[in-house]
Amino acid sequence: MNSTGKERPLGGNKKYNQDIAPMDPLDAEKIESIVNAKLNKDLEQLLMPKTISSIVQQPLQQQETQEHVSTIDPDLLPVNWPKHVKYLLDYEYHLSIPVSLLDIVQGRRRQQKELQQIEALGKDRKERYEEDKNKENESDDSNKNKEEKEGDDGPRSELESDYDDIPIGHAIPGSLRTLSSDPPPYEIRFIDSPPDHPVLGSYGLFATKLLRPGLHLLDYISLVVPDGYADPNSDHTLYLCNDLNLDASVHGNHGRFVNDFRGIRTQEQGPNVCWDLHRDVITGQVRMGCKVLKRIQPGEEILCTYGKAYWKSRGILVTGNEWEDEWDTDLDDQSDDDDDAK
Ligand SMILES: C[S@@+](CC[C@H](N)C(=O)[O-])C[C@H]1O[C@@H](n2cnc3c(N)ncnc32)[C@H](O)[C@@H]1O
Repeated sequence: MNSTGKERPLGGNKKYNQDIAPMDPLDAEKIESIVNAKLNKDLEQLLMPKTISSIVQQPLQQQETQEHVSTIDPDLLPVNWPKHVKYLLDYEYHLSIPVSLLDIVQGRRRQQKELQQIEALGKDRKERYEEDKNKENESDDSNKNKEEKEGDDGPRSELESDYDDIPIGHAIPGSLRTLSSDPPPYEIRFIDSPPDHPVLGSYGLFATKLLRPGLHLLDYISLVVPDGYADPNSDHTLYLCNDLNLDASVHGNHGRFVNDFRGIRTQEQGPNVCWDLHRDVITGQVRMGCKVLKRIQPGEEILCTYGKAYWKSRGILVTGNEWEDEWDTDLDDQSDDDDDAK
């Protein structure tokens, strides 16, 4: 629930936000007003009065975007991204829009295809998934040249008619840390075990190094979507503030792969990370950050709580309190210097 009494999907951990000051200690009200002033102004100027295709046609933005795209070294991008998900770039909001559009259209089609494939897998999910993947890789090689010329979905003119279906939104800048030459201390994995894992046959985010309590791990990068434009079927919507949501269903970063802890850790253990607004110390921008609550060992899954409302809206009643104080009791843990070597 939020202050307006409406149920929210997956949201920042309110209880946690109350107890722990954001990185740059501004009170919640001030953060909200800053976010609103900035985002609503941008939404008004950039999105609301315009159609998506008119934004695409703005030559300056396209040109600026192209420049930025070319500064990204493709080798620095995560190699194990599922095909249907695209990364967002770490630039001013409006610059990401034209880049996003083509990706959204293509990403959606890929996503639909992949979801159909996963659904068709039935019982022997894993085996058949891998078989299909191998076939896909083989045909990928032979189609590569063709795709490079046309994109996955044919010439661009064919895509234009799809623009009306694209949710209106814009990109919230993320963190260049995910694009730095140091590999991030986490990776996306396809979950194929244990057999009773509730998210089997889907993806999750896993630690590759020891993660200490209190660490700011990553930011949730996505489209910023006002209430009326949020996709009700999205499984990747996180409440930002007031009427704004972060929707990473098609366009997002590693943050969209963080699963809920239920069925994986006990209620007593709770989540090992939480979502919290913070102000980026370098850029000064307000972001939704993922913070480590409990020590996470390499190979362990990174898990948050989606909140009861998220599951209730899907017809699932979950027991236990919305937030347990014990969940962040490791926060002062700075010990074990030996672990630094890992
Ligand atoms: C934000 S996504 C998480 C990433 C997702 N596994 C993927 O591969 O895109 C949220 C969706 O993941 C699934 N999920 C996450 N945690 C779950 C859990 N503990 N039990 C069952 N399903 C879960 C649900 O389908 C949920 O709607």
